[in-house]
Amino acid sequence: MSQPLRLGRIDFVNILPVHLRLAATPALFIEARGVPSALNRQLRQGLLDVSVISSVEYALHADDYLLLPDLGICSDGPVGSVTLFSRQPMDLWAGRPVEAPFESDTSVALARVLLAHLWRLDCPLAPEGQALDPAATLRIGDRALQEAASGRWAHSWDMGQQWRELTGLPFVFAVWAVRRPVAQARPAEVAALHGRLLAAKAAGVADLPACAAEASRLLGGSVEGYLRYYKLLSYDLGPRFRQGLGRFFAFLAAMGQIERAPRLCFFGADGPQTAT
Ligand SMILES: C=C(O[C@@H]1C=C(C(=O)O)C=C[C@H]1O)C(=O)O
Repeated sequence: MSQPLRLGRIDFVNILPVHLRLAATPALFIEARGVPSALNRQLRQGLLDVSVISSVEYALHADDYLLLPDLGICSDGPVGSVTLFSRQPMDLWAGRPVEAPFESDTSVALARVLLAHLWRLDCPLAPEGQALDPAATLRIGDRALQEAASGRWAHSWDMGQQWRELTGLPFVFAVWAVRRPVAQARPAEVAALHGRLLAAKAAGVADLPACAAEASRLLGGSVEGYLRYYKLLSYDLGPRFRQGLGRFFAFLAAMGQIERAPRLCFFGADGPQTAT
């Protein structure tokens, strides 16, 4: 018997529609929780076998990964939990740093795209806590939801909405990936885990009130607020979302943030087939 697959899970409430109904199956997989930047590193280093990762992590290391079909964390317009906050309007920002959150890789890359191509500002991104007099602070996940609820920021920009203003397309913040050697060595188990994730997602998305109730229990805030939040998110990776992802990768390549825009290679289509 081989070891169970090690599955990464984002430690934010954004993941509940996929994970709330994922029954623990210790013989097949064990779950490890972390913030996206930590999961990215752990999958890259082989400490995880399958994980939700920042979409930019796939762009940086596509040769090491296969995407799991029909899974992603996406929005077509406002996302609700990836937000740039400031006390000042953008015309006072020139040359000043923007603080990047430690949990993120994709949203930091997206901020660079929007600064350069939508807002046309020369603000460098600085790691959290290291920016002197930051013009703005980027937050993702639970901390973005909490900052938005705090009411302490005079100005805020929803990054999903801003991306759609630039491109007219939806944005893919996160994808699920399997390490290629694991897909090669254990295709039946990966296919079984993929099936579990899809079934759990279908059940979770069909019961968003239960997800919203759990989010409210975990973070405080009204169930109705979380219900509105979950309706902004999509967990599928359909054609328009893949188009948005391709456009994002093209921007990153043009800006020199990645060497070239990778092809989207999927488990089952571009790699090991389900063993039957
Ligand atoms: C929608 C979100 O997208 C996230 C943003 C990520 C990133 O910036 O790297 C990674 C995974 C997602 O959790 C969120 O954090 O709420």
